[in-house]
Amino acid sequence: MSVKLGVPSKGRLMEKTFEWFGERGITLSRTGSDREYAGAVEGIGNVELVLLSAGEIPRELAAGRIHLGVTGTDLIREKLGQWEQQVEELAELGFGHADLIIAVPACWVDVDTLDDLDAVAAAFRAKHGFRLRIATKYHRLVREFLRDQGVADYQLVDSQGATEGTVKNETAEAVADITSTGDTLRANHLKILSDGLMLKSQATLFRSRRTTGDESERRTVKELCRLLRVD
Ligand SMILES: Nc1ncnc2c1ncn2[C@@H]1O[C@H](COP(=O)(O)OP(=O)(O)OP(=O)(O)O)[C@@H](O)[C@H]1O
Ligand SMILES: O=P(O)(O)OC[C@H]1O[C@H](OP(=O)(O)OP(=O)(O)O)[C@H](O)[C@@H]1O
Repeated sequence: MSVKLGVPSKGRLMEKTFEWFGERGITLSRTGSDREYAGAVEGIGNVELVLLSAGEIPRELAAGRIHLGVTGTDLIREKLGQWEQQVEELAELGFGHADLIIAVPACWVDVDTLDDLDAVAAAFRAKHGFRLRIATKYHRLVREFLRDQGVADYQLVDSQGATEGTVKNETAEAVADITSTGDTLRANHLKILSDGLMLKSQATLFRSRRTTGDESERRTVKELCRLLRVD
């Protein structure tokens, strides 16, 4: 059986991942038409490229359906409970940097910290009869962070994209999302709480801990790690 390497199937993460492997003598490429999710690996035998959504790579690693995978640390921590037991972090790749943060409307001049948010949340509930809404796709990470910080009077509303727009659309009062340049937050009149940084993420190479027990696969993974200088 060949070793399966999962890589994001599109956009900046895919391109930068291809570059990172290329610099280490392993050429990854997409084959077939623009729309066909097929790929090739040169520079080592017996390794198959699997092009996947970045958000699905954590699950595929955990299930052992791919041996190695590149995705953001944010997605691993969000999608996998006790992630360290399921995957091993082999190397941070130095791109795909993004911060997971909590932001509120810039016009909330008296709200700068999580304590302020907690106070506003209690007042919000008393006034409106329902809890202040935080829009996010990072449910696990936001819950854990706010629990540790002692903020309880809120509810999460699911937002799988265009999350910063939910405040203007009046489906949430605050957002928890990733930011890199900050442009999207500014454009949507949102500000980050001064202690609202939850996680610093970047693209990372992971190895599945769910091994198949196949000796030749283990040798190939070891050889690939040696070539990539991550062993
Ligand atoms: N603006 C950004 N700058 C840098 N990294 C980002 C940015 N947006 C997302 N990322 C990172 O890229 C990774 C993939 O993000 P996301 O899940 O949004 O992917 P996507 O391109 O929408 O893929 P898909 O829809 O196929 O799951 C995440 O780890 C995230 O931290
Ligand atoms: O700080 P910035 O550089 O402005 O980047 C942040 C934006 O990038 C991501 O969105 P993406 O482009 O992946 O689209 P999405 O809203 O569909 O997730 C993220 O969800 C923010 O909206």
